[in-house]
Amino acid sequence: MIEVQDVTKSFEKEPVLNNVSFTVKRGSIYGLLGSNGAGKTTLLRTIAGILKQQSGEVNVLDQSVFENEDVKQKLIFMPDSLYFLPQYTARQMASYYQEIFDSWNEDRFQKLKAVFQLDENKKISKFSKGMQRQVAFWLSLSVMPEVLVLDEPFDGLDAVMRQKIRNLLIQDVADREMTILISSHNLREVEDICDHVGILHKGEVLLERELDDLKSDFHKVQVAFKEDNKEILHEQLDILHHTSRGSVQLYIVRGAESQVKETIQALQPVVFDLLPLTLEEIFIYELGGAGYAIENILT
Ligand SMILES: Nc1ncnc2c1ncn2[C@@H]1O[C@H](COP(=O)(O)OP(=O)(O)OP(=O)(O)O)[C@@H](O)[C@H]1O
Repeated sequence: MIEVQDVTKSFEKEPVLNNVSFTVKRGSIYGLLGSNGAGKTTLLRTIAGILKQQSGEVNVLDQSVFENEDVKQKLIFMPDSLYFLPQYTARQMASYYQEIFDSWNEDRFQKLKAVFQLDENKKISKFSKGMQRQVAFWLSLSVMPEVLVLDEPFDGLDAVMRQKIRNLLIQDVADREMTILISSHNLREVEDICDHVGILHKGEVLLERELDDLKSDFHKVQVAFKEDNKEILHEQLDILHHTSRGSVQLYIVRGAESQVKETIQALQPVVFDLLPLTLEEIFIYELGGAGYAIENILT
């Protein structure tokens, strides 16, 4: 489990993380979202014990993580820019990991060979970007970590491999309660795999929720009335966004589904559809509400 409490981090007096607090429970998959430069990588590197926060606490598996060898035995951090020892093959990297990590599982490494189907004796630097990402997963999962921290893990992977890796991660969470923290701009992947999400914006946690709970709180409403009810709707609903398409109005609304339905039905609409939002849409409207221009968001 990961506990971040009131963490503040600056680079040369420039604040990057500002009183960040959140918890990832054991056996949970947490998606950390955020705009470019929000501080996600800095937060992940702090959680991995690579950077030290100026104030606040970062505990992993109930211990302070910075310079803590015991925790680092059980935690794997996969950065967005991968690093392998120069000239090493996957087999040589595996032997290196075996030396470092007490929990290295050679049997797992052999079994995962069938999933990745990479030549373990080829120099990793000769592999493509996506294949290098596969090697990183191959090695990381063979360590059998208790905590896996992943920065843009799906970068460069094709759809089939993304699916295979997603299944492997879910299997480890189900079988042995591995805890995963993922930072990604790929919101569809996050939506498919995570049970909790947090949005980081300008070094602060804007929102943190269970994914199902979050999704049940946002709706896309298409509605038309005989009379103009726009003012009443704006008074009675928490409207995040509104556009008109002729006589049909499209609203993005926050609130309990039953309450939204009740409010609209009381006004006797002639057209009324209520649809869920994708995580990508929630992210856009939440950040839009925080003053972040919608067109800047998707990368
Ligand atoms: N080593 C460093 N020295 C100085 N400033 C840094 C350093 N690392 C990050 N920063 C700054 O901290 C801020 C947050 O960067 P970070 O990489 O954590 O953001 P991010 O949310 O991961 O962004 P992206 O989505 O673009 O990858 C940026 O303004 C960046 O310039």
